[in-house]
Amino acid sequence: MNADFEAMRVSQGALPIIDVSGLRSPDPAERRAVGRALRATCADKGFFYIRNHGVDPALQARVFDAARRFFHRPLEEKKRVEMALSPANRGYEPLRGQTLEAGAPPDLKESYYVGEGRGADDPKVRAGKFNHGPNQWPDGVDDFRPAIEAYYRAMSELSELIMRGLALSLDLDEHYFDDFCMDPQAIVRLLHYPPQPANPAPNEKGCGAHTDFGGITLLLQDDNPGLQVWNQARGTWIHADPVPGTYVVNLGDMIARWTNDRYRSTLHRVVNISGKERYSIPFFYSGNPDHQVRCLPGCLAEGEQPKYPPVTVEEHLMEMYRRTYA
Ligand SMILES: O=C(O)CCC(=O)C(=O)O
Ligand SMILES: [Fe+2]
Repeated sequence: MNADFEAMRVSQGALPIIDVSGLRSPDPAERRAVGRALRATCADKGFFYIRNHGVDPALQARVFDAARRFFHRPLEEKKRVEMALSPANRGYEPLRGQTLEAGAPPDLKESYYVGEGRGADDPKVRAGKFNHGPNQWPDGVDDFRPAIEAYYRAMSELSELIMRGLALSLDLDEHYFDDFCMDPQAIVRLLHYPPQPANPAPNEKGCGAHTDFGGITLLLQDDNPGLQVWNQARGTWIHADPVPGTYVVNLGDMIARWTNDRYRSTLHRVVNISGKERYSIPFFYSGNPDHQVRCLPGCLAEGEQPKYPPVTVEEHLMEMYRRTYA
């Protein structure tokens, strides 16, 4: 099985690396230039690397370090903060806790979910909003909470920047998505993949093939390869191997919906054939739960109909969780 996965290897060069520093420029022409670069890649696979993103490498290292120390703890301890105990789906998800690819065996990964922490008196928690509530924090894992909270803030800021770039890429006002970005739902997810076993069950993988549910995903990888992105045109998997100093960014299903599929939410999976423990940290930016996702201006040709009915972010996310958590 592992040999098959390896045989499908094609070069990682198929995914572009975009320098996003221009989005912070005071010069509108520089910001628009990044928008143009984004447009091409979003309409192709919706999967690309970004560099000069501005997130402090020391902060990234702190989060990886905290993740490693947490996942190394005994299972009984990790289970004290199990996601099953959280009405907001926060905390620890054991190995094989999710099946991202329908029909495949459960995923060979364990994970930890952190979002915006909200107390019982928060109006959105009182209103019963999906996935709103407090985080869970493990005892005795040094720097776990401070590192992840600081990272959450940095990634929220970067996500807002990328959303402004996406607005420009669609010839919309740079602030078109500001309402979507107000009081947003987002998740820092720590992931740990053990090495792919020598004799895996048929089709067993770190992450089954899936598209991401939400708006945008910004993925931080350690040094170990494993992420593969479907190349529809060739019928092969592109290996999105780690590139130092970058994030892999991919567009989720909501952006495909918004753009009537002009922008792509592409199938991807993880097969950890590195032989080592692999850690990764996706940041899922889903936006304001009450925001209506409907076909954007400029994404319909004359006579073309929207393929998807309008849906709120919250409705969309609920449906996607339902599909992957039995
Ligand atoms: O770990 C990775 O490289 C990708 C993870 C992923 O696709 C996901 O969590 O949605
Ligand atoms: Fe994903």
